[in-house]
Amino acid sequence: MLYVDNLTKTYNNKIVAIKNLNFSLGKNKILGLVGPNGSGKTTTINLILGTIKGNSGSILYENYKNDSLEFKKKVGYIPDDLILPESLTGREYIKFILSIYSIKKSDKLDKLIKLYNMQDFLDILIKEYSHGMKKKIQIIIAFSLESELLIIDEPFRGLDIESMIITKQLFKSFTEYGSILLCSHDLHLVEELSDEVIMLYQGNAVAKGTSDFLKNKFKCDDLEQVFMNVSIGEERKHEIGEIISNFSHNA
Ligand SMILES: Nc1ncnc2c1ncn2[C@@H]1O[C@H](COP(=O)(O)OP(=O)(O)OP(=O)(O)O)[C@@H](O)[C@H]1O
Repeated sequence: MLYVDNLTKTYNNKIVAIKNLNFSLGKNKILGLVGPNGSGKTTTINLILGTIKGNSGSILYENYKNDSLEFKKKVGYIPDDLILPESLTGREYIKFILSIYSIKKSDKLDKLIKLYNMQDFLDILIKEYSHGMKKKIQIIIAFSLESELLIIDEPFRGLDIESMIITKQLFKSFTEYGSILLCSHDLHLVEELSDEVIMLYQGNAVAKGTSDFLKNKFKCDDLEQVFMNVSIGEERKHEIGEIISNFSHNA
């Protein structure tokens, strides 16, 4: 179980990126973390991973603090930006990461390579990979490790349709023993995959609960409408409506 308690982060420029954030994520669950640009999602992920320090609050996985080795073994991360060592082949990079975690041979790895049809691309340099291939390598590595919780930022960006379908199935299968914090702007996928959702707006958790609870609460048909309700003011909604309804090629 991941516990995030009363987390606050103010950057040096005085921007309060996260205010008193509380949530927990239990085993076998997927929690969706969504919000507009600049709402604090990346800051939350970095705080959980311990790559930045908060002003207050605590983060625990089971009883482990996020600066402990146990935490780092149990909590994995797939970032959105794909900064990989371009001068290595896919195989060399996989081997390097697994060696950091002292994993010599992994049956899961072989299965994942086949699943994503990457066997023919492992011996070419990463600089020759497409965006989707880099994403697949990141996913293959993350699911090969012994992580119990995976924090995944925009997992589907750049993936082709087959890989998206596979990845959704993989997430569901992973939750038989682990849990996922899923950060995405794609609210349809978040609604489809998540057991619960947190919506951030200007660093505050403005909506929290299951998709059904949120749709009922805000009397909406889907999460996109809930998002429009909680993260966009009436004035902005009106402005968008005006621009769209009066939009023409001559405008
Ligand atoms: N290193 C930093 N120094 C100062 N301010 C920062 C820094 N990183 C983020 N911020 C600010 O903190 C706020 C939250 O940013 P954050 O990157 O967490 O948002 P986000 O929800 O991940 O956005 P996006 O959807 O665009 O990735 C924003 O106002 C941003 O400008």
